[in-house]
Amino acid sequence: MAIDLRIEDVEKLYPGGVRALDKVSLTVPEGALVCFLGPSGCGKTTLLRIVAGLEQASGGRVLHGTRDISQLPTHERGFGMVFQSLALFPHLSVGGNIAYALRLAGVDRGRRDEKVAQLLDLIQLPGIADRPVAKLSGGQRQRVAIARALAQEPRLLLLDEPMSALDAKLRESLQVELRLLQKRLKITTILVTHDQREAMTMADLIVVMNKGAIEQIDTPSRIYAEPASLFVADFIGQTNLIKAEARDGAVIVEGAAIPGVALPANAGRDVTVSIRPESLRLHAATAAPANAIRLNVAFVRNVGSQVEVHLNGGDLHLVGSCSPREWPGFSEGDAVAAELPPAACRVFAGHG
Ligand SMILES: Nc1ncnc2c1ncn2[C@@H]1O[C@H](COP(=O)(O)OP(=O)(O)OP(=O)(O)O)[C@@H](O)[C@H]1O
Repeated sequence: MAIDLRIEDVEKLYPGGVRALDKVSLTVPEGALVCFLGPSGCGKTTLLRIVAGLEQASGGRVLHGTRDISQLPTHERGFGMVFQSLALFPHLSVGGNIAYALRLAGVDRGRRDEKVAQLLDLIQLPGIADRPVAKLSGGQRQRVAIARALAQEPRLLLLDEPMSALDAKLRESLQVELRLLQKRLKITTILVTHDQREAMTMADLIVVMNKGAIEQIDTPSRIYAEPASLFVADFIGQTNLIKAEARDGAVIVEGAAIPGVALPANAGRDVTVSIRPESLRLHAATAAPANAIRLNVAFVRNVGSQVEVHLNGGDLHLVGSCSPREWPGFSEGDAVAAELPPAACRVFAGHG
């Protein structure tokens, strides 16, 4: 039977009445990488600390396989952790840091050097066992921290913003490396991040959190294409949010009727349409289809790999994007029509 991690109705009330988690439930399937993603203060670190046993939940339970581990001390859980606050020992060498974890894991002294070398190979930093930790770059230090966590052959790897201190380029390459390593080792992993790009790059499943509750649990592609709430649509990637009206099964946006759009069950008259920039289709105003909004081109930004166009019309501001090859070549000030393909529109109740 698979040894999944199950979080059931977990609550956390901090002294002073802060409700950091409100009956949160989710499953981390064995071998998967699951990201807790959300804005600052949404409760993701608290949830990770409860899984690690560093924080006691106020209610609910955590199961590993069939075992209730809610009351189990941290060191008996057998989980590896890479937290920003759990830095490497600065007075030890790289090898010393990893060997320390091997000693805790009960590996014989005679086998530790060989194991250190294997772990350094794994993180693609061979031959640096004798180097002082102080002489490593930020990225190397994070990889060594990961090797140290893996030294204990953890049943679950818990990563709290492990790459947040690194510059953008290094962070991106380490994300890919870490994901490939995790897949190769099939090690069940939870990663906490507020960086949606990082979550999209690395996760099998993303748990989007907001104000102590889960908004959506899904694969990265479904979270992007089928956001379950206005919050998710806005938080993940770039989107246009357009105030609209639902009337007779159609959605009316700025006087243009968009038929055939799926309406949510709870939709009243006021709705909000979410459409991604790349889904807008631009036409010359003279060739506007019925389901299009008339706007003017305010600004065109060509960044080489992509053209981004900003469109204004009254109170409405929309952003469109396409590849340079598909760009129709409008200029600032041109009157255009932005077509909203029904299948690309997500509609949510209310005006947000
Ligand atoms: N020890 C504590 N005592 C009281 N309140 C706390 C404590 N730790 C966290 N909180 C509060 O609980 C809520 C959730 O905090 P948490 O650190 O889990 O959020 P987060 O999503 O990880 O945020 P960040 O991305 O900023 O780390 C916040 O409102 C925070 O202020």
